[in-house]
Amino acid sequence: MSTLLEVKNLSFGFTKDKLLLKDFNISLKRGEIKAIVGESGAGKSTLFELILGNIKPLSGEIKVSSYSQVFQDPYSSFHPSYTLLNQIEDVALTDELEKYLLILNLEKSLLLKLPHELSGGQLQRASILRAILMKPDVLLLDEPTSALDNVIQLEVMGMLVKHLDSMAMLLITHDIELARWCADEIVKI
Ligand SMILES: Nc1ncnc2c1ncn2[C@@H]1O[C@H](COP(=O)(O)OP(=O)(O)OP(=O)(O)O)[C@@H](O)[C@H]1O
Repeated sequence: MSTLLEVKNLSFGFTKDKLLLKDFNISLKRGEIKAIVGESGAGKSTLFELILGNIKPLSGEIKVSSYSQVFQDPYSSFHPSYTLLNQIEDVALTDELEKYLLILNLEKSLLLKLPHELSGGQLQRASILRAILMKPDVLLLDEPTSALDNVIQLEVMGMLVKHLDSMAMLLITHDIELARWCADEIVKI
């Protein structure tokens, strides 16, 4: 099985006297899902920033194939002045788009709206839609279902688990039950 994400001996801190990550290791193979859990402020989102290359590690190595990400705040994923369709059509094939709209329980007409015209939960699902249509090797999910109620949350994660065995997923969540339910391994930071 090919390794799509490899993080080796990663250390990082915003200040030298307090390391958030110390010799941290994680790897993901195709089809694997790992959940990152930990207290607020432990460094979960910082790990994603490091993987994305937005900040540089103090030491260690990060290798990642193509990726797309779903943020905690879906409003930050979309440009406020363009319709959702404008922002996803370049990555979408029609029949695939229809399939995922159905699975994510999103009305097609919503795509003609501006981001602020959708509810937080609808926009969160639209942001998952856009991320998976990019067909990344690695999907980075930072609390991707926090704006959804429990039932829809499980439905959405279930859909991801069932349909996305061609990619690997790294999921940040506060919800230990959700992590146990969908992840192959739970990694505490
Ligand atoms: N740009 C920054 N400069 C300095 N400190 C930062 C910066 N970004 C985050 N931090 C600090 O680093 C720590 C880890 O933040 P991070 O957002 O990674 O935590 P988290 O585990 O994702 O938390 P939460 O579960 O609340 O989202 C926090 O103490 C935070 O205040």
